[in-house]
Amino acid sequence: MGGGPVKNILSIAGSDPSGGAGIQADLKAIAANGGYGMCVITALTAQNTQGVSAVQAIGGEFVLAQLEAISADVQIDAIKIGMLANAEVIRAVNGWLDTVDAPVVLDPVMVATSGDRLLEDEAVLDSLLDRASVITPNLLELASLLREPAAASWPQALEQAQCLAAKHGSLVLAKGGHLAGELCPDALVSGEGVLAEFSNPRLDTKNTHGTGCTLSSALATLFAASGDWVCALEKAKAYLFRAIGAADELNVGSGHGPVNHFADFFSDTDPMDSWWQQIQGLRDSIDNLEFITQLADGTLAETDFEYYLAQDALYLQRYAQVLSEASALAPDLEAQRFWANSASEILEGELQLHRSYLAEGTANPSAITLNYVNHLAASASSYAELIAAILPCYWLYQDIGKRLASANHQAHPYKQWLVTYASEEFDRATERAISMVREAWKQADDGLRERMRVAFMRSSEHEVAFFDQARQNRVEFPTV
Ligand SMILES: Nc1ncnc2c1ncn2[C@@H]1O[C@H](COP(=O)(O)OP(=O)(O)OP(=O)(O)O)[C@@H](O)[C@H]1O
Ligand SMILES: Cc1ncc(COP(=O)(O)O)c(N)n1
Repeated sequence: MGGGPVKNILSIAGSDPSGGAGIQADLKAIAANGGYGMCVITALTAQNTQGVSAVQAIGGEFVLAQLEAISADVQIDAIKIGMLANAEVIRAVNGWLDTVDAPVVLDPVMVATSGDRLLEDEAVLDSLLDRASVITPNLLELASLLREPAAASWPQALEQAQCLAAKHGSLVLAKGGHLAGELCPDALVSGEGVLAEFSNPRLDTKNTHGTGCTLSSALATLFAASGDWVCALEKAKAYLFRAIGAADELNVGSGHGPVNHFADFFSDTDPMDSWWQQIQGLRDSIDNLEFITQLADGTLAETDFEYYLAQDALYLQRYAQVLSEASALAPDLEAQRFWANSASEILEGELQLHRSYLAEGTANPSAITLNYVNHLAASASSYAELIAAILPCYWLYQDIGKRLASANHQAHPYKQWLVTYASEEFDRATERAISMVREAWKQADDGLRERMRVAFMRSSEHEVAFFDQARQNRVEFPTV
């Protein structure tokens, strides 16, 4: 995984016999992220995907006996705390924490997704908050810890998180999963403000039992390996997204089923489908850009179209060079040939089309164009990362091309442009580019897979800005 020795991660939490939340989820999430999982059980619950029918807390003395058995013998690299059931258990955990030195991720579990209580008295958690490195409350738990009404918006949640972080000298992971909206934002917040924010699209599934447990365990594990909370959160959130994305592949119970903790190892989900889902929000933004809606209905000002085309011509020239670099780095002859052909087709085909609309050599690259090509260049440290960065330019154009083509007609002012990206030839090239990236992903280790995903996401973000640039401040540079 991270390359270093396997880290020992301790979960102090309740048991969920249905395996989706509590220590069962924690142990799976720890293992899936490369850690060695241990657990001290604080309570037994009788629960399934529909709800909790009974809770039996473990006595404080026995909780302490379990904790001491571990710390007397095993190096603990990080601790995740979940359900604590009552004040007696909290006292036992708190006293023991004074004897160990390890980062603590505290998930202040109070009420299950099903609405059932998992902590007798919320106030008793206060004594533990100062000891946490990161507290990971959902919106209701955040409000409850502050004795305030629940945040109704994301900015309000961030404000509350900052307040809690300042009060306890810890970090707070604010989680927006309970807000309405297409995105699920999470932010790592200190007493000074937001350190980092990561969002993903809200996945359409009812199988989200144990997401909080899973995220906090993955976070503790990835922090133990990297020593960096922001980096650990980015990876933990991406891991959880894949696990939720593959949750419907499992068939566990009829209520809120568990997430698929080992999706990375056993899932049928195509990683390319998952990437495509992750840029759903960006794809929607492109569709809604005025530049695109006007391009479709033919009302786009010629000056805007020409500005875009001139920038695209500059971009494509550099893009063709990047494709040639991919060809040079390719692991086999087929891939080498594909990327070299693609470079040549751009120089012969697409750039030709641009020249038919444009006066020769008039434009300077804009800041937006330069940012995008610099990102491509910066992704050239490996073949896999480079082709992941290359892919959105194919895939997004193929996708938009289809919708624009249906708006095309004989008298459309941009007829020829609309035809290009909806051709069968372009479809075939896009499919091959996707399958090349998929192949490279299969060969890659976890770290490289994550860098590929990030390179793909960044290029997709650059695509949105690129389409929008005729409408923005046109900052240009005289030389490339
Ligand atoms: N439908 C979804 N699609 C994508 N991500 C989701 C979805 N539901 C929850 N998440 C993510 O799961 C994590 C846990 O979020 P949530 O705010 O639900 O916390 P929680 O209430 O503590 O979890 P739990 O449901 O286990 O109690 C967050 O990162 C959130 O963004
Ligand atoms: C033992 C235990 N710990 C935590 C949760 C919270 O998880 P969720 O909110 O997803 O039900 C749970 N249901 N059971």
